[in-house]
Amino acid sequence: MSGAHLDEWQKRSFDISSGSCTPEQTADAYRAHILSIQYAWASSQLSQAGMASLLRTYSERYAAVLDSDDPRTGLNNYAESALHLARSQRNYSDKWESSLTAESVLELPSVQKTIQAKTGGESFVVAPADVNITVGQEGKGSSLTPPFKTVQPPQLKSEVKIAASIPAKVSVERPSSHEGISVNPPSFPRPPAQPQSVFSRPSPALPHVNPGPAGVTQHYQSSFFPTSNTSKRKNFYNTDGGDVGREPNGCQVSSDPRAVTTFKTAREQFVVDQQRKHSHHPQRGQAPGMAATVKKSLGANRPRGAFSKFVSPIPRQEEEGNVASRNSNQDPQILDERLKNFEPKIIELIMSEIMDHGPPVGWDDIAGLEFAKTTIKEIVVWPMLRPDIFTGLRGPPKGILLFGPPGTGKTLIGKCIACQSGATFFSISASSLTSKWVGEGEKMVRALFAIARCHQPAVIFIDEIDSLLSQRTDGEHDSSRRIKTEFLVQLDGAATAAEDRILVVGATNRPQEIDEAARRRLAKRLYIPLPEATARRQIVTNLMAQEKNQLGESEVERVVTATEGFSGADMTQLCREAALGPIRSIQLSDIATITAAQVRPIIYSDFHEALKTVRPSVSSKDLELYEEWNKTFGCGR
Ligand SMILES: Nc1ncnc2c1ncn2[C@@H]1O[C@H](COP(=O)(O)OP(=O)(O)OP(=O)(O)O)[C@@H](O)[C@H]1O
Ligand SMILES: [Mg+2]
Repeated sequence: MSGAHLDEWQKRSFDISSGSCTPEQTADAYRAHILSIQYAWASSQLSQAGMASLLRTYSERYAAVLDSDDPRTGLNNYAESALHLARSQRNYSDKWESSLTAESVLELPSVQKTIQAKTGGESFVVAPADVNITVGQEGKGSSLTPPFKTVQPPQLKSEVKIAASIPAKVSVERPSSHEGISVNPPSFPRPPAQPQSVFSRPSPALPHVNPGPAGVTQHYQSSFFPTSNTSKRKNFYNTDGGDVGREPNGCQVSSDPRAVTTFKTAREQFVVDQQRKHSHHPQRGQAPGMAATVKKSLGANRPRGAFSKFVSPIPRQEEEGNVASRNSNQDPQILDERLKNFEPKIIELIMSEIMDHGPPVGWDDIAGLEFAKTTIKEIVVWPMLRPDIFTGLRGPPKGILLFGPPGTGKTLIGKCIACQSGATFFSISASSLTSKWVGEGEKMVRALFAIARCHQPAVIFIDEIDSLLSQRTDGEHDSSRRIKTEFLVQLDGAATAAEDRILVVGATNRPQEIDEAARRRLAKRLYIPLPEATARRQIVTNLMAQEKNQLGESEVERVVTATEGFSGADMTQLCREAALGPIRSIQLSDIATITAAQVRPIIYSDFHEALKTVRPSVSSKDLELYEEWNKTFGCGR
C-alpha cells in the first residue's frame, strides 16, 4: 500500500472518531470506507487478508452505528437506516460493463454443449433449473447482498414450466429501460469465496447481469410466464408468421415454428373443424336449389374483391324461389337451360310483367264485338285447348292486331284472353321494352320470347304496340330500330319453332303508324269498332244491374239512341255520371246522416243530366280513318 493510502485511512479514521459527526455521517463514512476497501481489493491494491481484516473492523463499527440504541451515537432505526442507504443508490450503473463478451460466452460450457448438440444433430434441452431468470427483483439475503441482481430470490422469481413439447429459444438482451433482468447460467465460473456486500461495486470477475451478446441464444425448456398470465402466454404463441416475439420485459423470445403452427386454441380449432366440415358445401348460387340450404349472410361473408360484382344485400327473387313457385309446373332444369344466357334482372323484370292480377274478365263482360270475340276464340282459345287439331294449315296465327278507336275494349279483350285461354299471359307495355339503356331493349325482347317459350302456351299482349313498332324512319335512334328488328325476327317465327304455341296480341288505336313489316307479321288484324246500339244497350244494362235503378226499357232505349258514336269507355263514363245523380239530389245537411238504403234509385233524368256533360271521345273524322284502314288492312268482313 502506498503512503498516500495510509494517510487517507488515518485521516478518515480521525474524522470519524472526532465525535462531531452525526450518526448518519458516521454511518456514511463507514460505508464509504467499506466501499473503498472493496474497491482496493478489486483493483489489487489490497490483499485478501488485508481486505478481510479492514472489512471486519469497519463493518463492525458500521453495524454498531446502525444498531445503537443511543440516538446521539446511533441511527437506531432500521427502516430509516435502510431508506438512508437506499437513497441515491442506483441499482446498476450505465457505466457498468459485463464481463461477458462474444468470445467468453462462446467459451461457456453450456454454449459449447449447445453448439455441439446442434452440429451433431442431437437435440439438446437445458433443464429448466439450468436457467435462472430474475425479473425486476432486488437481491435478498443478508445485508451484504450486492445491489445488482444476480442470485434469484426464490420467493420472488417468476418461473413456470410450460409443456415440454413446446421448446423455445430464448435470447436475453440487456434491458434498456427496465431494471433488473438477469440470466444467470449456473455454468458461469463463479469466483472463489468473495465478500458480498450491498456496498460493493460490481467486480469484473463477478458473473452477474448478463446483457448477452447479440445472437446468443439458449435452448431451454422453461418459460418466463407465470401460469396465471395468459396474455403473456398468448403473446408467446401468437408470434404471427414468425418465431420471434418480444416480451415486455425486454427479453426476445424465439419460439419454435413447429410449435406455433401446431398449437391452436379451442376456438381456433373449432373454426378449423367447422370449415373442414362445410368445405364440401357449394357456395351461394353455385347450384340451383341449394341456395335455400345456404345460410343467408346478407352479403357479409361473400367473397369480395376488386373485380367481384356488387352483391345486393337484399335477397334476389329467384334465390327466394319466387320464380320457381310461380312457375311450379315448369321443369326448373329446362327453364334454367333455356334462360341461362339472359341476365337475371331482365328475366326478373319480364316475369314481373306477367299479368296475374285484377278481377277476372269473361267474354260476356265484353259488350258487342261478336265478330272479334268469335275470331279470337277460334285463333286463341281453341288452339290452346286442342293443339292436336289446330295443326298445319289450321295452325293459329302467331300475331293478332286489335285496332280501333280508343276506349272500345281492346285492352279488355286482352284481359279476357288472359283469363279464358288458360295460357300464360304476358302483358307488356311498350315502354318497358324501350329501355333507356342502349342495347337493353333488344335483350328484353329476346328474353321475353325465351321466357314465353318456357311457359307455353303463352300469349304476349302488347298494348299500344304502335309505339314499339312504328314505321322506321331515317331520323330515329339506332336502339329503337334494333328493338323493332329484333321484335320482327321473333315475330316472324325465325326464332320460334312451328310447334311453339306463342301468340302475340297487339293493340293500338293508331294502326296507321305501325310499320308495314310488323303489320304483315300481325296477320290477324281485327277492327274493334265503336259499340253498336246493341252493345251500348248491353253496357248500360250490365252496369245498371249492379246499381239500384228505376230505368224502364224505353228509357234505356232512349239512352242508347242518345249515345250514338260513344265508345265503350264513354258509355261507362256516362253511367258513372248518371249514378251520381241520386247523390247530388241529397241535401248537404243530410249527406252525413243518410243511409245507403235511403239513397234514391237512378232514374232516366240522371242520364239526361249526364248526357249534358259526357261527350263522345272519338270524332267522326277519326272514325273515318279507322274505317278506311280497316277496309285496307283489316281482316273483318
Ligand atoms: N265492349 C265493351 N264492353 C264493355 N265495356 C267496355 C267495352 N269497351 C270499353 N269498355 C269500357 O271501357 C273501358 C276502357 O276499355 P279499354 O281499356 O279496353 O279500351 P281500349 O280499346 O284499350 O282503349 P285504348 O285504345 O285507349 O287503349 C273498359 O274498362 C270498359 O269499362
Ligand atoms: Mg287499351
